[in-house]
This record gives sequence, C-alpha cells and structure tokens, in this order.
Amino acid sequence: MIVTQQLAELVAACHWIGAKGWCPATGGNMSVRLDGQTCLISESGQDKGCLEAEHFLRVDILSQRVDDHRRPSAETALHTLIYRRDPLVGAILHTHSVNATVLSLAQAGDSLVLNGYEMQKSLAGVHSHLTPVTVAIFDNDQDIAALAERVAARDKLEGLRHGFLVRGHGLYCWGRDVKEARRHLEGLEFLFQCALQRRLLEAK
Ligand SMILES: CSCCC(=O)C(=O)COP(=O)(O)O
Ligand SMILES: [Zn+2]
Repeated sequence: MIVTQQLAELVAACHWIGAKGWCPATGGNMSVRLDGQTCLISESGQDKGCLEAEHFLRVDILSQRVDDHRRPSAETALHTLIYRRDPLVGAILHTHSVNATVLSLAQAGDSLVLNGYEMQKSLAGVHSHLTPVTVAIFDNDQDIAALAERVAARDKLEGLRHGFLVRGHGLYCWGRDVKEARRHLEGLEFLFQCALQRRLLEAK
C-alpha cells in the first residue's frame, strides 16, 4: 500500500515538475525505492511531465537488471548508485531546469556554495541561513557509468547531501520519500534562481 502511495506521489511530482518547466522535451528522470533491492525508474525517452504509473519500470538496484521489454532511463546507473550509497534514500528526482543548467556552467570549479539564504532550511538537517550548503558539480559525460564512478568517488570522500549538479545538464536530488525529494528540489531551485539573479545584479 505504501509503495502504491509513493508511486502516486511520484507521478504527481512528475506532473508538477512538468508544469514548472523543469523537464523540457524528454529531459529528466525520476524514481522511487520499493525495498532494499529494487526501485521503480521512469521509462527512457518519455515526456516526464506526462508520466503515469505504468511508465515506471522495476529495476534491480545492485545489477541494474530490468524485467521488461522497455528501456529504463539512460541514467539508471546514477539512480541505483544513489540508492546503494544510502539505504535511507526513498526517491530521486532529476531535472533539466534553465537555472540549474546555466548556473552549473557559470560556476567555475567543482562546487557551488549557497549561504545566507533562509531557504537553505528547506534542506533536511540545515537549521540556519548561516550553515553553508555545498552542492557538488560534476562535468557532464555521455558515459553514465563513468559519471557514476566519479560521483561515487566524491561521495566517499565528502559525502553528498541533498543533491548534485551535472554541468550544463541538470540537477539530481533526493529525499527519504517523494515529499522530501520534492521539497529539496523546490528549495534548491529557489536557491539557484537567487544565486543567478545575484550574479546578474553584481555584474552590472
Ligand atoms: C533531451 S534528454 C537527454 C537525456 C537526459 O539527460 C535525460 O535526463 C533523459 O533521459 P531518459 O533516458 O531518462 O529519458
Ligand atoms: Zn538528464
């Protein structure tokens, strides 16, 4: 029953993301954990703003095996990595917003630091606008397995929290359930917009 409810919430989140314009064309992918071994991941190539429950495929978290003639997301390896590294992650949202795409290109180096914003408190475990939030940035790669290896290596060193950016590509974020993943997505998107607007003002 809980799984059915989580899937219904994920479908609703996909429609909300679509309405926000954060998954244009066929961009983005979304998933929800079923148990310790399996998750449901969106079918590759679909318009993610129009997904329904039947567009999610059951994937083995360890082997990435799928019992279906359809293809799960081309970025499945990133979802399964995130589920493997933290058993408390219950849902993952990957989006292609303009702000995440532009900011990840404009920001030099491998991190974006957000500080001084009350909305940092939309992220689990952050209780003050003075607690800096560091969002890791990874260079994009068409080899998703290679990208997943870089993400795993950095996670081992620093511990990734809430989400990360892929340069010129988009945002991955997660939560213990769909509701929390959605809150993290909305909070991070708000913070990205603030960071970008500030840069534009300061450039004048
Ligand atoms: C124009 S979308 C390019 C692929 C991508 O980055 C993405 O998020 C969607 O891929 P999927 O296989 O999950 O549809
Ligand atoms: Zn993508």
